[in-house]
Amino acid sequence: MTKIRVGVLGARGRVGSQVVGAVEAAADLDLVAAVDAGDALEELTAGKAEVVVDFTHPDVVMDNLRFLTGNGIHAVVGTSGFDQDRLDTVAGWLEGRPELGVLIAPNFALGAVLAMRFAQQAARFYESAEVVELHHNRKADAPSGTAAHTARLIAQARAEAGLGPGPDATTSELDGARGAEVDGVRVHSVRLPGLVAHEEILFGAEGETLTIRHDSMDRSSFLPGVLLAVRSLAGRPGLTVGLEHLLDL
Ligand SMILES: NC(=O)C1=CN([C@@H]2O[C@H](COP(=O)(O)OP(=O)(O)OC[C@H]3O[C@@H](n4cnc5c(N)ncnc54)[C@H](OP(=O)(O)O)[C@@H]3O)[C@@H](O)[C@H]2O)C=CC1
Ligand SMILES: O=C(O)C1=N[C@H](C(=O)O)C[C@H](O)C1
Repeated sequence: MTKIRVGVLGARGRVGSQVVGAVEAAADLDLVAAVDAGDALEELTAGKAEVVVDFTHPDVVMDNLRFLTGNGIHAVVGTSGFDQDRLDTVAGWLEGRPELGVLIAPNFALGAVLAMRFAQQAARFYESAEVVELHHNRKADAPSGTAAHTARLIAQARAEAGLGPGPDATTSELDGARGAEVDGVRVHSVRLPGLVAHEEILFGAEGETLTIRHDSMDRSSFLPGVLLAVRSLAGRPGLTVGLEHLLDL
């Protein structure tokens, strides 16, 4: 059996270290480089990595992707911090590289992907929607990439349904009390030790609410999605945003 040669960026991190273990345990994958802060990216080319998994930091992920696409290496990206500008930049780096694939997923946990899809479906039926994300207190960014992506999906579905802003009589508020706005959808971030990664999407209409909640209780929840992406990417050129495209949802 020819094994896929895999590199990991952020290899000593909370998620990256688990990805290293999962790749080592997979019979069809060969871990050829485990790179963390201070290590040279050239370890990936020296190890002839075909696919690299990136769980690093929003401040460094674009440099990593420039290096990977420039060296013809497929990338599976879990790192947060992607807005449309960044996605457009990555798409630009892939131009003229028809063989190369990059998958960027706001969340690799199956339930999180389903929650986003359900939220997208529910959005047009409710006057109001807000997102609450809850994470461990070591998380670098707020709101989470998943919450920002969820809010954008909700905003898009609301716009397509011709819905304006939800009713809200607030005229006086402490700064931040109503959360941040992503494409007009309120997003609230909670940070507590003991949490891993959690999201609630709340919808309201006259006389009822709907709450969609997902909980990652352990970072092992991300691994099946990451491995699926690693195995799929060679046959999937171009930029793919979201694991749902590999799940036939
Ligand atoms: N899409 C998804 O499903 C998920 C996404 N994430 C995202 O993944 C990212 C990482 O999360 P997490 O593992 O918790 O974070 P950690 O801080 O635990 O891990 C990141 C690791 O990357 C290292 N690092 C920093 N800069 C570089 C660099 N230039 N090259 C290589 N390694 C580097 C860090 O080193 P040092 O600490 O020394 O700086 C650290 O070891 C975050 O953006 C997070 O939001 C997390 C979980 C799931
Ligand atoms: O930092 C984390 O932990 C997570 N980050 C991702 C995000 O920002 O959405 C995915 C998941 O929520 C865990």
